[in-house]
Amino acid sequence: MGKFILAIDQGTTSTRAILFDRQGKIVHSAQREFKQFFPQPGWVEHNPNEIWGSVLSVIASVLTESGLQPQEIDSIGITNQRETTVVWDKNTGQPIYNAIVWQSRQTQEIVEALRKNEKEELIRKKTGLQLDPYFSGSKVKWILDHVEGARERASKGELLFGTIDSYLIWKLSDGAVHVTDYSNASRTMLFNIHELKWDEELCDLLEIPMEMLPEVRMSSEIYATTDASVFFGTEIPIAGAAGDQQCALFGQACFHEGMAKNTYGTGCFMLLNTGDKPVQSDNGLLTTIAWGLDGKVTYALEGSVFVAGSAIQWLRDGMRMIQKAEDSERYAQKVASTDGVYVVPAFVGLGTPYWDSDVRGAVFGLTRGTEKEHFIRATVEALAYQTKDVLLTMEKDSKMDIDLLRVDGGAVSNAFLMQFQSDLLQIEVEQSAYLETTALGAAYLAGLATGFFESCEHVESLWAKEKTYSPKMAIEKRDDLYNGWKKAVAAARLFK
Ligand SMILES: Nc1ncnc2c1ncn2[C@@H]1O[C@H](COP(=O)(O)OP(=O)(O)O)[C@@H](O)[C@H]1O
Ligand SMILES: O=P(O)(O)OC[C@H](O)CO
Repeated sequence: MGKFILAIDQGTTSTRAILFDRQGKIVHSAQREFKQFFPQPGWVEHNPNEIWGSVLSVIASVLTESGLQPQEIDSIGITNQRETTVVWDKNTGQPIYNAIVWQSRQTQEIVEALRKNEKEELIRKKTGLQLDPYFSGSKVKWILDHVEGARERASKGELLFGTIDSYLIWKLSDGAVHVTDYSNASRTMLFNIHELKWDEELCDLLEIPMEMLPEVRMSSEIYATTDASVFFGTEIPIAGAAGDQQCALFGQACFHEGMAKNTYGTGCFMLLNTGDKPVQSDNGLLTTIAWGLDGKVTYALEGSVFVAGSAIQWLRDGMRMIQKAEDSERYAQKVASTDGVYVVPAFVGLGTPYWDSDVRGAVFGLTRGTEKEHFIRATVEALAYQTKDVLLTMEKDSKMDIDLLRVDGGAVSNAFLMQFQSDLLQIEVEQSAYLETTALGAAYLAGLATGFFESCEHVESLWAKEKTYSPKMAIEKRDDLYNGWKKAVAAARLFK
């Protein structure tokens, strides 16, 4: 058995390869960014060949820089940007179109047609998802509609569809297996999360031949071994796969019903483990599959905030108010409050609980006394307000009290934000000692399949906390601040 697990974290803007040891500690890592294509306003695409190239390149970097031999790797775990859709030729391996990224709105028309035909409720019931261009189903249809002859080739079994996990496993195994895991399947809008199978009615509705869909497997099992000609001369088990937000839930060891994590990256994604029961939301949360493990599926409720860390990037690149994301903390702390300023960063609409794709960003409460510091502080605070919107919805729909939130992602290094978050939620916010919880989750899933990690209890014992933030703010003040936010969101939604 090798001494390390290699996790591949294929994200929206970059690909990372991280080697973990038996304690879950990072031994070595490499990262590579790739190109974003914006062919038209609101469209976002990636080149799948470039993604594959970035995967090979980061693997080569970790191996050469760490001086390790491929034989020292026990297994590979994959985690991925979710929903992003690739369709490729089964024989040549060539994608027939760019990957359509989760953020892309190019399938809005397809979605609107489904809404007009009153399919929203059917889709929500079967898949647990909101009818939105975010998910893969409409993206597959778009590719089949727009690439000449594609639908016919797909019906003949010549084309394959996959989310990025599926595509990478296919490439790493040199086309030996066409699989995905339950968590990724649950983001396609084609998968019945109750019956745990691809849904014929939904595939018919979107005119997607079922021949092109991958086989759905557990998130932790050996799918295939790497092909020696592709993978540095060695056959290594590919033993785990799950979507990145589900992997973060796993990496945070949120194994029990009622445990929740929030990841503060480009967006914010909060997931609550709901155990073996899918909880239907009436308020805009997604019901999703957290993972499939040991023959069983665990469900989660998910709340999505589309703009979080990217609002801080906007302060840096668009507003040019800060030079580095970290500066936002220093500026925010220079003032005692925002002086009544609210920034609603609805740059691409609002996700949970509003699902309003037409609303746009807005700023309220400006006075002659407003300074840059107030503006920056209000933008940072917006991450916490949006998270509170999500958490309240979760508590309502799950009928559970969330009294602890585990957090990860780039923006958790902002201590002001984390303290404000704890104040606003009036619960403890626990920062994990592990920075790369997403990749760690993928490593755990792979290692559990091969015996590298013994059990979930073993994994749980490895979880360590860096810091706990406890609420300090008076309840009345918190309520006043949050009421102001609700008014700001309501006002922003009037301006369309
Ligand atoms: N100190 C900070 N304060 C606020 N936001 C930050 C800070 N450091 C990083 N960020 C934000 O975190 C995001 C990067 O986090 P990361 O987890 O790497 O995101 P992703 O995986 O979505 O690319 C960026 O959007 C950045 O603006
Ligand atoms: O690649 P990230 O970290 O921005 O995550 C994207 C999510 O998986 C989208 O659902």
